[in-house]
Amino acid sequence: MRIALFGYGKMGKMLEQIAVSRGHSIVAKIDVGTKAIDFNKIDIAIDFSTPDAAYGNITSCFENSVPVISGTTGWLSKFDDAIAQCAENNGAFIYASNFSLGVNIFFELNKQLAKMMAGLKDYSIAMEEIHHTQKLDAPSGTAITLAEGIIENSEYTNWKMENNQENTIPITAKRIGKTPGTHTINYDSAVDSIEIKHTAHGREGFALGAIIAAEWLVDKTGIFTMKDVLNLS
Ligand SMILES: NC(=O)C1=CN([C@@H]2O[C@H](COP(=O)(O)OP(=O)(O)OC[C@H]3O[C@@H](n4cnc5c(N)ncnc54)[C@H](O)[C@@H]3O)[C@@H](O)[C@H]2O)C=CC1
Ligand SMILES: O=C(O)C1=N[C@H](C(=O)O)C[C@H](O)C1
Repeated sequence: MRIALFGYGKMGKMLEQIAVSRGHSIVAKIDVGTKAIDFNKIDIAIDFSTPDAAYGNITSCFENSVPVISGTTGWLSKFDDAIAQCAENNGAFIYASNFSLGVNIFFELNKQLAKMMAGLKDYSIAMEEIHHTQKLDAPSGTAITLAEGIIENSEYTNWKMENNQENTIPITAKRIGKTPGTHTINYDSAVDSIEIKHTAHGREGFALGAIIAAEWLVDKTGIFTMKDVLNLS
């Protein structure tokens, strides 16, 4: 595949390594200051840029009939609009707050646990995410997806940073050193606690998942998720 990277930062560089190791070519590295983009030579675009840049990057690809893998977090207020533009242009799109296989399994585990804990009033829930100090958004996109998974499967109706409101999942975001991404969900009672945790050891898993998603999407039309790519039930 001829891949264009939108955003050539920490993830852009990791995506390049993994893509080349799987026989793909990087035909464009688009970052701040890029003047012109030749969309004709691009088979698929992968956007890991910034919350402010993602929407414009993604929709410019739809307008030029280029399929998009979107990993950038923190731009979801414009997500529905991007989806509508994809459909209007008969495009192809996958967004995931986290592309790693491990986290996508963790998403399903989280939903199952939420179902089992639903209605057990003795337990109170708390979520914590830890990332590196350069991260621009909080809470992480992954934490938001985890919270949505709990809300779909329990009496919780909302999430909020640092709060004690009823039926609301409290999320704590910590920024520590170079931490690639750690997410913990804890159910605590007076007698015990149950905790599930995913720890990324680096960025390879995110990048590999995004390249696998690109290989899967490149010849398709429509809007998909990592559940489709990984065939997770
Ligand atoms: N979905 C997932 O699996 C993962 C998502 N992420 C998300 O990906 C995004 C990028 O993460 P990192 O690479 O760690 O950040 P980074 O800060 O290292 O890289 C972002 C790059 O985007 C560039 N950029 C700024 N404006 C741009 C524009 N208009 N067009 C193209 N590029 C532009 C910046 O100059 C920078 O080089 C973040 O939103 C992060 O949360 C990160 C890891 C995994
Ligand atoms: O910014 C990061 O680094 C990460 N961002 C994603 C998120 O916001 O969930 C995914 C991963 O945790 C790394």
